[in-house]
Order: sequence, then C-alpha cells, then structure tokens
Amino acid sequence: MYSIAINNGLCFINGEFTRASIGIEENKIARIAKEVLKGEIEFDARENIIIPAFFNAHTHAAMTLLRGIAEDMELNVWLKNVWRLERLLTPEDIYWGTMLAIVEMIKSGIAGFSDLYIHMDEVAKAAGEAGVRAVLCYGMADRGDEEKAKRELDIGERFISDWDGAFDGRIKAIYGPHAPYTCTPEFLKTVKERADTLETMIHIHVSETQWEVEEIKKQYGTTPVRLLDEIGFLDSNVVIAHGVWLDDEELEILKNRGVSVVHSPVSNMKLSSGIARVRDMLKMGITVALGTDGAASNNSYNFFQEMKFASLSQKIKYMRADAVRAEDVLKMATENGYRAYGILGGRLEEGYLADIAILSKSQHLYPLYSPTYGLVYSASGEEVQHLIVDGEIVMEDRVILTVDEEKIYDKVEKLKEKFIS
Ligand SMILES: CSC[C@H]1O[C@@H](n2cnc3c(O)ncnc32)[C@H](O)[C@@H]1O
Ligand SMILES: [Zn+2]
Repeated sequence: MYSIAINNGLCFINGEFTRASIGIEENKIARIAKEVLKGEIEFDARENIIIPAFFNAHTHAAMTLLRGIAEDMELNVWLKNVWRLERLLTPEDIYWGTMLAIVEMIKSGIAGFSDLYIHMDEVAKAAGEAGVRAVLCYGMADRGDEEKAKRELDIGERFISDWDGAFDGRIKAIYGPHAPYTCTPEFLKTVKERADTLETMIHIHVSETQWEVEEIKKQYGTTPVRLLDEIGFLDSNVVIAHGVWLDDEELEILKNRGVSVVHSPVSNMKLSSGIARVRDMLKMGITVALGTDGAASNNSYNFFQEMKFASLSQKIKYMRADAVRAEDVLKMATENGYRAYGILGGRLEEGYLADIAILSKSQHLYPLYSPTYGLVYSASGEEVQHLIVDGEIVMEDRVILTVDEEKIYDKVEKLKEKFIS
C-alpha cells in the first residue's frame, strides 16, 4: 500500500507520454507500474495528464510586489528604478510577496524554485510553510567595498547555516553573488572558495546584456565568462542565470566546467536583453533549465507561458521551426531545473522525489493530438488540478491546502501604498 497512488494516467516518462500508475512512499516515487496500485489516497487519473512538477530555476519571488511598476525599460534603467524601491522592502513585505509568488507558482505546476533576493529568512519561512521546495540564497554584492564584502558574506553564510536542509530537506541554502558587474573578482573568488569548502552551490547572473559584456571588458579587459574562468569560479556547482551574450569559446568553457544555465526568455525579451543560444547549448550537452526571473520583469510566474516563449523565441533566433523541440522544452522546465541544483527530481522515475503535477484537459487542449505539443504550445496553466510536493498534496482541485490565499491578496494589496507615494 502506497501513501498516494496515481492510477492509469497519461504519464511523461523518458521524454514521451505513456499510460502508467505511480506509487508514492514517503517523499519518493516508489513504483511506476502498468497495473492499478493501492494507496491510502488514490487518484483515478484515466482522464489526466501526469507530469513531473516544474522547477523555476531562477527567480526573485517577492518581486511580485513590484509587478507592473517599472515597465518598458531596458535592464540598466529598470534596475535603477527597482533598486530604489527595494530599499523600502521590510522582512514582512518579503514574506507576503513571496507567498503571493508561491500561490501563482503552485497554480501553474511549479513545485520548486530557486530564489536570489533579500531578507531570505522570510523566503525560507514562506516556502517551508507553503510546502514547496526551494533553493535559496541571499543576493550579495560587494561593489568594491571591502567592509561591505565582509558584511555581505556574513549575511549569506549565516543564512546557509540557519536554513540549509530545513523543512525536511525541502530548503537548500546556497551562495548568491549578484553579478560580475556588482561583485569584484576578489569577492567572487572568496565566494567560490567558501562554496567549495561547504560543498554547496552558487547562483549568479552572468552575461545578461551587451552592456554587461562591454562593462566587464572595459574594467577587466575580457568577457564575463572568461573573467570568471580565469579566477577559477566556473565549476559544476555553479548555476548562471541568463547567459544571453556568449560566444562559441564561452559556451565551450561552460560545457567543460559543467556549469548549468538558466534561460529566462520572457524577462530577456521584456527587458530587451536578447535571446540566448539555447539550441547551441542543448546540442553541446549544457544543462539548460528554465526560470521566470522576477515578476517585475516577467510579469508572471506561469511556466506554461515560459515554455511557449522559450520555444517560440528560439524559432526566431535560429529561423527554424525545430530550433528546440517541444519535448526538450518540457525537459528544461522539469528535469533540467532539478539537475542544475543537484536535486534528484523532475522525472517520473522510481527513486526520484515525488514532485508531481496532475493535469486535466482545459478548453485549450481540445482536440488533443499530442500531450507534449498541447502542454508546450496550447495549455494556459489552468490545467493543473493537483500538485504533490515531496510526497504531500499541496494543491487539490486547485485549492491550495497550505496557505490562506485570500489573506495573501489582502496583505499585498495594502502594501501597494508605500510604493506609489
Ligand atoms: C541583491 S538580490 C538580487 C537583485 O537582483 C535584481 N534583479 C532582478 N532581476 C534581475 C536581472 O534580470 N538582472 C540583474 N539583476 C536582477 C533584484 O532586483 C535584486 O536587487
Ligand atoms: Zn534575475
């Protein structure tokens, strides 16, 4: 008898959809079978599509609070506006902003997210209470100031020691230097040494805009990826967000060092940063995951939208309709996100974490010739009916069991005042 049995669903297994039953024991997938399985809780999934839940591999969840406040700006102008507003954010704001983000993520089938932001204790509390998985880091920037470098490292490390492994291991706490243009090479070198000593990971923005590449060349005479490689920073414990402006040699470096890349097509297009070379990266065997970035540059946390934009933008970048195939986009949204952060999830396979989304057919999925194409090109997110995270049901019939949604909307609406005055 399994704790949960999902019977006879159309399951995304090994890159294709096949009919199967899934037995969950504790927080893992214990059995994939052709026959009906017995469970304390049973889902009759004959009419459902079952996928491994999504992993949002790069976000700033609480930026929901700044959604829609700085629009139609390129990254540098946008960042100036956002940084001014972020000074107003209190720990309590971050808690409610993150909760709002988590509600949106759960509803589009996201079981886990990787977040780089401020007041991270609140993000950890919110993720823990809501029952989702999170890889979290305090966003550090030394800006060439030695005293600030020490303070930032202290905050980042205190966060890791307080939260790594919390909530039955659902929280993974890592290092988060912001970017090569806000952190000095000396600081980044120290971060890498500390991450290696603690056997933890690093999440950082790299090569997002042409401006960044030119700025780093001006300051250090080389490009961001080459600079990071020269200081010994690039490794398999490093996840870079964006990687939009990379030449062939830089792609080789990332591949050889085992660095993972998080692609955020909506944010990159909205801030007019560019379109990353995802087709080339995937062909080379680089792990490319998918991330929404923050709600102030997206403006939503809907992974169905993100998958569709990921696919369409590549078709235009390479001017070929098969630039990145739909099944590969689905893999980027699931397995690759988990893999980038060293978590055994994102696949419907025995031994993998039981992070599973149970979908039903919405109006957008009629007629359904192929679940893969349906999910990547037609679905809206409303298809996600139930979400299981770490073997627990977090959303049932689109009702989130772990949080009070109405209270979150009330709190957040009241916070608006301080940003417009
Ligand atoms: C210091 S915490 C993280 C920091 O990053 C800012 N941010 C959000 N989105 C982006 C992006 O696309 N590129 C660079 N920086 C970004 C966020 O506002 C926080 O200040
Ligand atoms: Zn970001």
